[in-house]
Amino acid sequence: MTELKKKTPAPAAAGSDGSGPEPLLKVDGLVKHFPITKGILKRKVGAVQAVDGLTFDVRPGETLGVVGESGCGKSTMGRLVTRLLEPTGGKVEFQGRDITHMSAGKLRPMRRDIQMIFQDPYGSLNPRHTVGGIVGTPFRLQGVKPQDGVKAEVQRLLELVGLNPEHYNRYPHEFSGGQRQRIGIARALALKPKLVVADEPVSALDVSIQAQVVNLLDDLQDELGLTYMIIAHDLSVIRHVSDRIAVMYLGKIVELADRKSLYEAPMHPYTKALMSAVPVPDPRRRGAKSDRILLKGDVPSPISPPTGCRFHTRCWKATKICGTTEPPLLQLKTGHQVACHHPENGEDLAPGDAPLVADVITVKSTAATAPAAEADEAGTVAEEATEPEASAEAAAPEASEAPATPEESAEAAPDGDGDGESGGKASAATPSEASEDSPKE
Ligand SMILES: Nc1ncnc2c1ncn2[C@@H]1O[C@H](COP(=O)(O)OP(=O)(O)OP(=O)(O)O)[C@@H](O)[C@H]1O
Repeated sequence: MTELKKKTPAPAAAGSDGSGPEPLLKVDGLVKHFPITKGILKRKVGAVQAVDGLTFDVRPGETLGVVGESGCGKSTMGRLVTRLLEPTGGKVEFQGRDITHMSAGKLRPMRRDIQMIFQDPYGSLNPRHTVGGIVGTPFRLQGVKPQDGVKAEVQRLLELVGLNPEHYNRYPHEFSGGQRQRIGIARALALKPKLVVADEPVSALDVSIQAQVVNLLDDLQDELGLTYMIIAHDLSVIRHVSDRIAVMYLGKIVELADRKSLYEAPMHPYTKALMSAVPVPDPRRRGAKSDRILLKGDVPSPISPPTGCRFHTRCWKATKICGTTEPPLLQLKTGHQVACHHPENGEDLAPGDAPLVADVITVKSTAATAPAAEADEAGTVAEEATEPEASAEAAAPEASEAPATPEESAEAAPDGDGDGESGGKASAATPSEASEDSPKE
């Protein structure tokens, strides 16, 4: 199996206290509510609060990882910042320009600079187009004429992502999943974008191929000076690729910190619970006791999220204030923001408050002897969190803004390449042990 290489820290990310260079992307109070309608008059009866007030920025050259359970709004956030979706509220600025409600016409030239890589390497490539046609489409759509012609440039791109340039005339079905993802990456890089948003770029791939694609993304970042926003539910992938990490829960960022600080001393109880479920296949730690936090119950529905802190219904530290007052995302340490009244590894912000009866969690001390079994348990925790999608579907939310078919999504795709990016979901991959073997420091 290919090993993950060590990531070189992004120079821009060094000043994670906010003192770094001007952000490439600035997001302020971003909101996306999908309306739920009823009857032929499409009367609005509620809303899926998929993303609810996100504030963060992405600095040039860095990788911001976004992690959270299924249904917490990661993909919606990715589609909002690439303007595949129109925000309900808040502001998105790219290179200092407000693109929040920019028209399709005005967005067109900016599409070159912001590209998206989708999760599903099968559904995101049009099976009727050759690889040359797929990777070359952005040039045609944007009217860009490379110096040596489109074909030579496409072949250069194929080589750049580790594919044989002679396979220019082949069709997607003639490639493996990993190779197709490389085709998607080549297409995203065709116009030399500044920001690449990758939504679960490796989770549909075999574990043995994941490391190759992650390494490729790393190499391309170094070579081309790319800025990444990488969305994943797999903490070990996120740990490997990210300079800073945003942890999401039910449409909110609950913690935002640089990688080292987040992994060494997570401050939000939810982050701690997520991390405790990641297997650590380190023989030296066999037999050592580790606290396994098993979150019980489901993630509440984003249609009617809990009041106060959205995590309080599953939090073992919850007190009265957590049920009534939403904790703001505050910088409690240098470069480390957290939204919690009772943070871990930090000073309690509401000491002495009466505890809520939280019969929702077990904190078990377990001997870390069987990494494989641990991986299973980690999977259980993740599975428990798949409900909000189900409940949202049951309520028949209006999905009018989301691309429903590959063709529609191609229309809306930031690269506008007409290849039918569906952004389809594949089943969740288990945490990759490969990534844990050599976490990047
Ligand atoms: N077009 C849509 N219409 C209505 N609800 C939607 C739409 N897209 C997403 N949602 C809902 O918004 C919530 C967030 O979904 P989103 O796909 O952003 O989550 P996610 O964290 O990316 O999940 P996953 O990891 O499973 O992809 C979910 O409850 C989902 O059902």
